[in-house]
Amino acid sequence: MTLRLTHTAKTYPDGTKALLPTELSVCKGEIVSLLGPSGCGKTTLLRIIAGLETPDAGSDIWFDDDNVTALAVEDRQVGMVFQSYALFPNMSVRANIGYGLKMQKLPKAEIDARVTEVLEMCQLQPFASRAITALSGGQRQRVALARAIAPRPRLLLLDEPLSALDASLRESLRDELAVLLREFDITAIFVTHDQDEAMAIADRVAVMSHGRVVQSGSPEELYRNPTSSFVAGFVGNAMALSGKADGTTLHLEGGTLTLPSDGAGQTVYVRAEDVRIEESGPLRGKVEAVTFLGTHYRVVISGVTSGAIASIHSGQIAPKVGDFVNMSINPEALMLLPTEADVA
Ligand SMILES: Nc1ncnc2c1ncn2[C@@H]1O[C@H](COP(=O)(O)OP(=O)(O)OP(=O)(O)O)[C@@H](O)[C@H]1O
Repeated sequence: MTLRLTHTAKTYPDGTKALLPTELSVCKGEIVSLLGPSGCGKTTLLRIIAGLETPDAGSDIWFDDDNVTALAVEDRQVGMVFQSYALFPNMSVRANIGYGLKMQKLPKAEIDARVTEVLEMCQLQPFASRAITALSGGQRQRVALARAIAPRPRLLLLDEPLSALDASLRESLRDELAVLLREFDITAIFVTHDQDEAMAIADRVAVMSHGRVVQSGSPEELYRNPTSSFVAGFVGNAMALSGKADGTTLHLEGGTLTLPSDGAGQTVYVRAEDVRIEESGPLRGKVEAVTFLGTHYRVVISGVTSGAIASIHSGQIAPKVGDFVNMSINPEALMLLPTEADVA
């Protein structure tokens, strides 16, 4: 199913403009993540699509060629998965998954067949007869996913489905979810404030800020070509290099850099993985902190720009706190963004 939102906005009764007029299209089978900080309007947008929230007048929501703007939630055929699972604790896994199908009054044989099918897809067969209370958080979330998918919804909506899980489980379930959603071949929208999660799961990420979609693109596009400082900072933690640009030369507190193009009126950003500690580098600064992260060290360095900058250092030996180090940054790794976009 193709989803299309035109001029869709939401003003809550107290006057809060949670969503400014938004255009969004999601292709058939596409997995789109709504990514943004707390309060930017992700959940509001998801709830409008589900039919749980009424949008402002002038908004239009299309499921293929059907205008569903005025359609009640139960008539939209959407599947939903929430952070809180929302499962029936006293029912078995099988009964939870079959619940929606029973409500649809499908014949028992068909319910059994469909439940067996999703149990298999979600690798839940061994737990089919267990009560929900006897499952781990990760297993419960898989049941929630299986239950949402069993009625074959037109659209699957997921609101921070992994937030309640601990870090390691979250990561493994994240990869599992990315595979499962593609196996289901369903159009899906996934809300998260975690950029790694959005990048791992989605085909396309719509980054939101203050009730607006500020940029939408593939994870690679957003990472490599952010169009605002907000996106550069939120996706991949780009750091601003505050200095004085003179044509293609950037003068910083700790040295000079060559820019890929004229830096007038632009703010220059760089990512920690592009700051290389090497003796011949043109920048110099003082090591303030060193953190060992298994595959690499994260080295925080002062004296290069007004704030500290970080370097991802993958060598076997890391510099020590208090050392002075030289650094280099390839001109291609520098991102120049209009300074006025800081307000995004
Ligand atoms: N019922 C409501 N009445 C008034 N304002 C609301 C209501 N629900 C949400 N808001 C406000 O609308 C804005 C967007 O909220 P929303 O829940 O959509 O954000 P979010 O991006 O999903 O945040 P989070 O990640 O914290 O869930 C926030 O400023 C929030 O306080």
